Amino acid sequence: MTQSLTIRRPDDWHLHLRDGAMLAAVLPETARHFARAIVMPNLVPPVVTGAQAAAYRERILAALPEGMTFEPLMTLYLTEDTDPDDLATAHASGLITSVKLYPAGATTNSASGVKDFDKVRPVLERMAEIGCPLCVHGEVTDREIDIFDREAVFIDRVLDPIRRTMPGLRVIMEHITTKDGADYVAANPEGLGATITVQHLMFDRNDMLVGGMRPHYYCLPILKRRQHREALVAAATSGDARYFLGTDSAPHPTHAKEAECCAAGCFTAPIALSCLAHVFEQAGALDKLEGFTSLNGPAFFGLPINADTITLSKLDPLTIPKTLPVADHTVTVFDPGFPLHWRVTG
Ligand SMILES: NC(=O)N[C@@H](CC(=O)O)C(=O)O
Ligand SMILES: [Zn+2]
Ligand SMILES: [Zn+2]
Repeated sequence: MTQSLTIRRPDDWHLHLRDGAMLAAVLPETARHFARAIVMPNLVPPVVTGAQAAAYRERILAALPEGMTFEPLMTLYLTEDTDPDDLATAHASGLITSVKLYPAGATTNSASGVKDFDKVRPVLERMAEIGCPLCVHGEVTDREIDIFDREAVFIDRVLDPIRRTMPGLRVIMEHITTKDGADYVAANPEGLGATITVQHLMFDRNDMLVGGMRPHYYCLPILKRRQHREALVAAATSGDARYFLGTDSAPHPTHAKEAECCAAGCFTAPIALSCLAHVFEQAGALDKLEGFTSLNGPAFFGLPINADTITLSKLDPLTIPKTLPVADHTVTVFDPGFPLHWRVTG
């Protein structure tokens, strides 16, 4: 039985670092294990311009503790007013790696997102031209569409039409949560990739809702039924290079999660790799972990793989701190509810 595994250092292709005291608290949890991360721009106010992305990047690097290295890969938050020239300049200089599409109202801090997809068509055309990939939160927001169907409907009504008319646009379907999402990637080999989170590989909606409601498992897109989780595990462990890790680690203050109206997001960064090793071992696919965490993402984005490695070891149950202090409050760490034996040891 494998007790130790050495893999290229992983990257996180979908991460929320927030700002201020929260940024300072959560950044080391990612930088400890990951070399790079695509940093989501859904701050308040959002990171819309190249100048805002440059300033945010500086704040992230300033928050990095002495002795740690980490490369934030910046994204711009796409709005109906995004200036294509500003975007192209930020991309050409290497300041931004991608642009993020939030349908307005789909998720945390998405109010400035896109309402009318036709309005962003010129920007998307420019992105296709300059080779800037689009990261997508793929859910429709129409009230009549059930929350459990919003991803599948988005693929049919929004994503597929965009991709048909703009075949040159490279798209990352962020945090896919359904078999429909995994199948759409599998059926469309050109210019399409998908990230998958830790929680969607581990849990389904029953884990969140049966026997009481667990707010720390509530995220968007919401956990789906078991068959969808199984399809995601099959995709992640298949060795297909179009699926890669995006933890979507999304910290919220504990009081905002344990609230009358719970904020969406799971803070998984501290234990993401322990959870993933568990999932891949359960699937009999530990040999595919490195591709998912460390090779497939760089290949999609055309970036070099990391030169150094990490070692995961299977040891006594890991002790996970329940919370992380943040100024005058805390963030609750994602807890799978059973012992994890894998940990990063080197
Ligand atoms: N995933 C989440 O549930 N929440 C994210 C937003 C997002 O990625 O949709 C957040 O910013 O909190
Ligand atoms: Zn999202
Ligand atoms: Zn996210």
